[in-house]
Order: sequence, then C-alpha cells, then structure tokens
Amino acid sequence: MADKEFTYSDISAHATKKDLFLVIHDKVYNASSFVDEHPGGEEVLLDVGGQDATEAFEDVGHSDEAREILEGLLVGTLKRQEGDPKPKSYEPGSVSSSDAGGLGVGLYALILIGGVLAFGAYQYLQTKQEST
Ligand code: HEM
Repeated sequence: MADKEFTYSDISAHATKKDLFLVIHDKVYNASSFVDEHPGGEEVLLDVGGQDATEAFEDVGHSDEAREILEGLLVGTLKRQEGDPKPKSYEPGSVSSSDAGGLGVGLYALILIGGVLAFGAYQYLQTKQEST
C-alpha cells in the first residue's frame, strides 16, 4: 500500500476530515486518524488537506516524534505530472543562513563602531593626561 503512486488530482479528492491526504516531501500521508490527536489542532491539517503541506509542516519545526508519527501514516508517493505545482523546495537552514549573513554585517559594524569609540576614549584620556 505504501508504494502506491498518487497524482495531485488523486490527492485533492481527499480533503475532508474523515479522508485527509497530505503531501510532505513528495510522500503521501493519510492524516485522517491523526486529525483529532494533532497537538497543533485539526484546523491546520484541514487547511492543507489534499495539498502539499511540506512548507507548513517544516515551518513549525516538528520534532522527530512527529516525523515518526508521519511515517506511520504513509500511504504512497507523489507522482508528478506536467502542469503540477512546482515542488516545494524547502531547504533547512536557508532562512537562518541569510539571517546569519545579516547578522555578520551587523557584527562588523558593531566592532567597527566599538573600535572607533575605544580609540576616541583613548585619545580623550591621553589629551586629558597631557594637560595635567
Ligand atoms: C500529518 C502531519 C503532521 C503530523 C504527524 C504532526 C504532528 C505533530 C506533533 C507530534 C506535534 C507536537 C510537537 C512536536 O512533536 O513537534 C505537532 C505540533 C504542531 N503542529 Fe503538527 N503535525 C503534522 C502536520 C502539521 C501541519 C501541516 C501543520 C501546519 C501548520 C502543523 C502545525 C503544528 C503546530 C502549530 C504545532 C504546535 C502546537 C503547539 O505546540 O501548540 N502540523 N504536530
């Protein structure tokens, strides 16, 4: 059963609480039995019912336990067809690495400003000492 192939149009027919398919990383999961137990609530699962939920799932940063539950719900794989939405290319860390870049520049600026201030303070103390 788990090696069955589904197209997006197959999956989109399973979008109700009692019959709920989700696509995560090109695998197809039947979340119907889990909807009531989901700690994040049933609404979010119903929102992505019959669709690609990769981004929604990964954005939350689900635990390994959540991923294990997911494996238990596996029913098959996604069969892409022409005209299907593009695969959701979720790259872990892509957001934080660009954040880190921003932080890097900020950090340099901070060190530079700190250096200038320290130099200024040093000069100030020097001239003060000379005048006494
Ligand atoms: C069948 C797929 C899913 C499974 C098996 C699943 C499982 C879980 C589990 C076990 C937790 C508890 C925390 C953890 O272990 O990470 C959780 C929390 C959560 N999930 Fe999911 N989840 C699924 C899909 C989704 C989707 C598509 C969303 C969409 C946004 C979502 C949103 C959340 C949120 C917001 C929480 C945090 C709840 C809280 O801590 O208050 N989940 N999920």
